[in-house]
Amino acid sequence: MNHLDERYEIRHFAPALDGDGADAATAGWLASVQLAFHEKRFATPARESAATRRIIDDRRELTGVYERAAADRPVQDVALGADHPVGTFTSFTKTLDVGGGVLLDAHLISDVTVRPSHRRRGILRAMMVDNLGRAAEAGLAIAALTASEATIYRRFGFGAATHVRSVRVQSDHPAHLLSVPAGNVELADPSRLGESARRVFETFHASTPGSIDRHAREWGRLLTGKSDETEPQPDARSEAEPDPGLRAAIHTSPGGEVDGYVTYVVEERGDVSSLTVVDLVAVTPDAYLGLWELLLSIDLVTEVVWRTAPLDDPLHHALADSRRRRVTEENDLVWLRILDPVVALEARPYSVEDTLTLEVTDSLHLADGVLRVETRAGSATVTRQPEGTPADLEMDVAVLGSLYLGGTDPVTLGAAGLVHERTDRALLRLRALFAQDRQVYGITRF
Ligand SMILES: CC(=O)SCCNC(=O)CCNC(=O)[C@H](O)C(C)(C)COP(=O)(O)OP(=O)(O)OC[C@H]1O[C@@H](n2cnc3c(N)ncnc32)[C@H](O)[C@@H]1OP(=O)(O)O
Repeated sequence: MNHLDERYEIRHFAPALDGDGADAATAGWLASVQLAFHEKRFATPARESAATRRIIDDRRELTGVYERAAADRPVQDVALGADHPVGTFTSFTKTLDVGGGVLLDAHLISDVTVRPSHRRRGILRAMMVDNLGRAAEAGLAIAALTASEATIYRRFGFGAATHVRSVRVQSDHPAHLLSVPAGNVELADPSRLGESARRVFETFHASTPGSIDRHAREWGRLLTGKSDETEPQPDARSEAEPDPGLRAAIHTSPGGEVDGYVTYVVEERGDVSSLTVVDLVAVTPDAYLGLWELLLSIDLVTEVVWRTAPLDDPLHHALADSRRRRVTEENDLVWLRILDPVVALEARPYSVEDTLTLEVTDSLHLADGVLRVETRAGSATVTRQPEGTPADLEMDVAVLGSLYLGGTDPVTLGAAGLVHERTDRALLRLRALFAQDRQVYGITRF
């Protein structure tokens, strides 16, 4: 079922403020999201208006599904009000680095929820089909999301495209690095980090395939170490200040440029004193290793924990004792959904010249067809072929989403039975064609 029955109404609107807090539609929408994600209600109207301002800054479109009043379903006094949607969904545009410094507009989807009492009636499906269709009509070539569960979004054409690791590095005695990073590291005041942090991230974003630009809510969380659920502060000034436990350090290049920073908190858990990295962004290998060298030299800390490490982590090789660093989890981060394969494939760079024909199937019929991808001098010309044209490779659009950035190996997906090779060596040729100069990686959650 792609459409809602007459019992429900779907509404799209922009978030707005009203007096001290959000307007009624936005407040009801935010309350429904909090309910589904088991988050606390806003402690004060100031919190609600700050959260609203952030989603206004991101120019998000809010979607709500509302249950219509009906004579056979009398509304109880104690029930949630008519302003509280039973389904929520938001979308907004931010850039995705598709390689070679090319930043492509991506349609980001977030805050997807359906009230527990209304689940498994097709409300998510109706919101998703409506939203992806409108994004494609608006000319966006790629949609993206970060998923709460890995089993939900493949059916809508999303494939996991970037991955991160959670790492735990033992630091109860000084760690030795095998190389000496150039530059300088110093402790910094987190309340004054904002401008440098944004500049460093901007450079990281433009040089890291797979990176998605940060949004206002993410910056708020990372620069203050606070979420909307943190205990309210006594006045507006302390409300805007970073969490008192947040610490920061910066790395400067030998030329004096800030090229990396880290923010962190230290917490005691029984016998363990754990340093948790809140944000770590480095644009050079020296900055990355220099910041790690500092983190591992802080006294009275037994372990350093970070949940957004790259898959291929230079720290592992740089540590004299590489077994101090343990990978505790590996997770998908960004899922991509190709809406326009011609625009998407022509946007990214290629370092190999070849011609391959791909047949893509798509149950939502947004991106299906046979595509001839011809790469010359670093870029591709993609042309649609008549139906029935023999293809070198066949795949579902979700698989194309996983492969698109070059962060997932087509040979591995072939072995998993997800890409079908119709001509000899086509998987190896696709691997070479989609490979990027730099590791595919991203650190933005949304
Ligand atoms: C991008 C993000 O925001 S990620 C956050 C996702 N939200 C959450 O995790 C919050 C808690 N969960 C929820 O709010 C809801 O259960 C949702 C949004 C995940 C699903 O909403 P529903 O309205 O129940 O989904 P709907 O009935 O439209 O189902 C659509 C399809 O997804 C499948 N599906 C729904 N939920 C799940 C799930 N948790 N795991 C696997 N499959 C699922 C359904 O079986 C259905 O499959 P089909 O259409 O191929 O037959």
